[in-house]
Amino acid sequence: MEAKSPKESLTILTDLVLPGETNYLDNLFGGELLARMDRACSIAARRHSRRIVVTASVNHVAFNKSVPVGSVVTVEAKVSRAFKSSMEVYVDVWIEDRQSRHRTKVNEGIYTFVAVDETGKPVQIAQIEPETDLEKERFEGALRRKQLSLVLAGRLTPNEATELKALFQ
Ligand SMILES: CC(=O)SCCNC(=O)CCNC(=O)[C@H](O)C(C)(C)COP(=O)(O)OP(=O)(O)OC[C@H]1O[C@@H](n2cnc3c(N)ncnc32)[C@H](O)[C@@H]1OP(=O)(O)O
Repeated sequence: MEAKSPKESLTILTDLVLPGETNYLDNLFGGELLARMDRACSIAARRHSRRIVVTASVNHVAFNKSVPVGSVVTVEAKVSRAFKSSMEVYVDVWIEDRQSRHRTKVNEGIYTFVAVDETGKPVQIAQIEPETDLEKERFEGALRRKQLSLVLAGRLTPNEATELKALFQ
């Protein structure tokens, strides 16, 4: 299977924050943002693999800045690395200033998706060839994050997590 670049999976969702999607402080509710991120990542994973994909884990989410009601929120997702059937998808979240359209990054997340067949069985996918410096940095760290996610899920023993162990040696 021919390798693909991360940009082939790029998925951009832009939407408003409406009053029904906010918390008591009139900022975007965390769960609503997670759903938007999951949707964008799922489309990116599907674009990369051209398969049915399912969310296997949410490895990291950082709510760095609140997102006020009325904001225009842009969620950008790209596959950062592919393994056998699983993919790491990186998602960056931005809001834009109404006057200047200057963008501020408010959040980022890292999701794992698995490509499956019609019966839900994992299937092999194409590899990723990163191009930009940021894509290369995310690609390099992805195996370490996969191992951490598998250890936390009880699917890998800490002893088997070679990339994680290497951090402390
Ligand atoms: C509760 C929900 O509904 S969540 C919302 C939607 N998500 C779902 O419905 C997914 C439900 N889960 C599943 O269908 C299965 O557990 C799957 C498809 C994710 C994994 O299926 P399994 O039969 O366990 O397959 P297997 O052990 O071969 O894992 C498949 C791949 O997923 C990876 N994987 C599984 N769990 C994790 C995890 N927690 N973190 C990172 N990678 C994971 C494996 O490392 C493997 O990767 P590789 O093929 O690239 O090496």
